[in-house]
Amino acid sequence: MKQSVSVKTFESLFAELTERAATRPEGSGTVAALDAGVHAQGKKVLEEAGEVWIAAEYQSDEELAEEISQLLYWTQVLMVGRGLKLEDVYKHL
Ligand SMILES: N=c1c2ncn([C@@H]3O[C@H](COP(=O)(O)OP(=O)(O)OP(=O)(O)O)[C@@H](O)[C@H]3O)c2ncn1[C@@H]1O[C@H](COP(=O)(O)O)[C@@H](O)[C@H]1O
Repeated sequence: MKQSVSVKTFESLFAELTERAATRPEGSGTVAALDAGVHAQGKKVLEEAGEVWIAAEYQSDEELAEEISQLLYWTQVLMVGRGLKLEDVYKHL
């Protein structure tokens, strides 16, 4: 039987985080991250960027991909916290 597998993308994750911010479900790490504020979010972006760098120099492709996914997540948290939309960024690409 054919199974439909839902693949998360940059766009779908952003939509999910935007929805978390609006509905504030109990137990959401994203809600906690948003409530922690821009200073804490910025530190996570920097931390994850550093981990991407280290992984690129010394770790496996799989580990690097995981670190990149975390950098993308924290970048999106920062964006949602500041109220930026994907289009605000895409217009600079
Ligand atoms: N993609 C992510 C994601 N990537 C990273 N992270 C968080 O980012 C942090 C990075 O983990 P690290 O391994 O670097 O650090 P750690 O030592 O494990 O944890 P810390 O001490 O740094 O907090 C962890 O706290 C993760 O929970 C994420 N948290 C959530 N998501 C997705 O976001 C969506 C909403 O999640 P909730 O808001 O939790 O429902 C879901 O689809 C999740 O899968």
